[in-house]
Amino acid sequence: MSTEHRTAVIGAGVMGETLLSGLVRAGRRVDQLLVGEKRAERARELEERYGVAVVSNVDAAARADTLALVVKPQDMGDVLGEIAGVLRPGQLVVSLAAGITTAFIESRVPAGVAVVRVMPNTPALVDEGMAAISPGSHCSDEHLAEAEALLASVGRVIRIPERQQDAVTAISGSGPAYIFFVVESMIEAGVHLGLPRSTSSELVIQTLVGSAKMLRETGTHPAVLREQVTSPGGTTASALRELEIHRVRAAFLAAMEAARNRSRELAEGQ
Ligand SMILES: NC(=O)C1=CN([C@@H]2O[C@H](COP(=O)(O)OP(=O)(O)OC[C@H]3O[C@@H](n4cnc5c(N)ncnc54)[C@H](O)[C@@H]3O)[C@@H](O)[C@H]2O)C=CC1
Ligand SMILES: O=C(O)[C@@H]1CCC=N1
Repeated sequence: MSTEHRTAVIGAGVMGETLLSGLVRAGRRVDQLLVGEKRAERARELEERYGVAVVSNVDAAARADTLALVVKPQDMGDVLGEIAGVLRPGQLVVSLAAGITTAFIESRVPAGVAVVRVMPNTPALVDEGMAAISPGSHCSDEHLAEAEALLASVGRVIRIPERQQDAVTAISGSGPAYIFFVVESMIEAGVHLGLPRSTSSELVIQTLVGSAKMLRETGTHPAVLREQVTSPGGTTASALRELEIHRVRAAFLAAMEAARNRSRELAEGQ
């Protein structure tokens, strides 16, 4: 990528700022970055925090080589309608929105504009993101590699067929929320058992980090790691029996099916 390559982030909410901050951490010069953000107060905040230029969406689209669209799925049609007139062949549009298909974007931008669909997640804020990318129908290998590099600056990236994007959204896109929910529940349980909140919080967070590291570094199946903790007739077996009685496994399946279905609905609402 040339040193004069310019990237614009349109929609600088939670995910947009996550990407922007990652690009800055990865060493992108702020004069190579542009932001399009509708809320004036938010725009000022980002200008102050990163020293980045916040411009109109049309300006961002006209001046950037790569555009990351990070608005809500419901706002994507409006944004594309606004910028389509200034987009030109050879530019890359990367959409991070749940449910929005590359076909939808391609039908609203000039021919020759490359489109890539991405499902990122918020751990990108600490460079531990998980992103899955899928090329649109007119996307060259170079453009796909460029989108991959954009997301690789904030974590891991895999390439997947677009038909898997709704499932990916349900697993890794929304995934951090499920993990935080489990963490929250365990901390509360510790408090119920009489532990100070700060102690409970430290115990749970380090247990999460340690368990995640074991999964990654040993490559051992989670069921095997779980069995290693579960002494016959012991405490863990008693706890796991309760999780089974309360159908936690079935609840996870139902939850992720609901997320996958919602992603499909967002696509249908385009
Ligand atoms: N938050 C998350 O964990 C993830 C979000 N995403 C996707 O990222 C996208 C954004 O989500 P969030 O950041 O959570 O939402 P958000 O509401 O925090 O951010 C959206 C931003 O877009 C701005 N915006 C709306 N219309 C605009 C327009 N016409 N021009 C310029 N800016 C405009 C809003 O002012 C807001 O700052 C969604 O499509 C979502 O599916 C994907 C994966 C994870
Ligand atoms: O909740 C949502 O719709 C977005 C997409 C994945 C995570 N957050």
